[in-house]
Amino acid sequence: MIRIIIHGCNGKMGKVITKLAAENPGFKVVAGVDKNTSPLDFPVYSDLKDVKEEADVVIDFSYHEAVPNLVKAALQKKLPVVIATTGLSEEELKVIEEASKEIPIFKSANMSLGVNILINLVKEAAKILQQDFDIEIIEKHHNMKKDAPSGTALMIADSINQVLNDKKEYVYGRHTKTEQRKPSELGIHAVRGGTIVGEHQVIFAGHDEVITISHSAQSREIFGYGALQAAKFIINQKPGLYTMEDLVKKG
Ligand SMILES: NC(=O)C1=CN([C@@H]2O[C@H](COP(=O)(O)OP(=O)(O)OC[C@H]3O[C@@H](n4cnc5c(N)ncnc54)[C@H](O)[C@@H]3O)[C@@H](O)[C@H]2O)C=CC1
Ligand SMILES: O=C(O)C1=N[C@H](C(=O)O)C[C@H](O)C1
Repeated sequence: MIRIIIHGCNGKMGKVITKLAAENPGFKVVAGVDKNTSPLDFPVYSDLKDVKEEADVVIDFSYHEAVPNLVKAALQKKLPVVIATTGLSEEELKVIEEASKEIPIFKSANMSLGVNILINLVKEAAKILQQDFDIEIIEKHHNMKKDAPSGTALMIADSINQVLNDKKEYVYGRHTKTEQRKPSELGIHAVRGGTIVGEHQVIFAGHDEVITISHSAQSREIFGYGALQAAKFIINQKPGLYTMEDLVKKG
């Protein structure tokens, strides 16, 4: 049985992980960490360093500013970590990279299998359509989301740039622009409203034709399920920084 500490246990995703783990005998939540220490069915702490329970892995769905402290405490405890939190700054990403030299860390801005398949399709399309088609990404999320654009939108943009040798320059919205779109641009647009779980559209717009590749999350459970699979994967890895691609490759 895999013993889990949930970082961000009182949040929307923390509660999804709690429910999925309770339904699956292969997992047990032994403790939680959150700045909101409202009681749950397991002990809740305000800092990972204070957790007394033995665990195999930490799953993090919290807030970007909380991640460096989490990673430093995981390093002290030699605990593998699954990081799902988005909106991480360059500095916060560096802390993760450094720590991954000593502990295994799995990081993905989207834990669903579907988005990772979308990324493969988008890479293929970008290679074929790069000459004549403009690429734009539109993401839509619920009105509680704090970061914009979504981590997934940025991950999709980075994967496009990976196959196009960093040719694309990201343009976030166009409301202040008074000039024509350059072919080198990759537009990224964020919509926020209601309870939208998470939608990502990648538009390839050419002359008189548009190809759209899209993913629509219909529940938060798809992210929770992926995070549990990532936890199962990461506990058996050597120190390093792992992504969904590594998990999918492993089968
Ligand atoms: N990679 C993925 O597949 C997914 C990633 N996310 C990301 O996960 C994060 C959390 O999402 P939600 O659960 O929807 O948010 P939420 O706001 O419902 O929950 C966040 C929790 O983290 C806690 N928290 C905030 N600051 C903290 C700190 N300094 N120390 C400890 N706990 C702290 C909050 O009290 C809250 O309980 C966001 O960054 C979101 O974008 C969300 C869904 C899927
Ligand atoms: O905050 C969310 O809800 C989500 N965040 C992730 C992101 O920023 O890409 C993933 C998912 O779309 C839900």
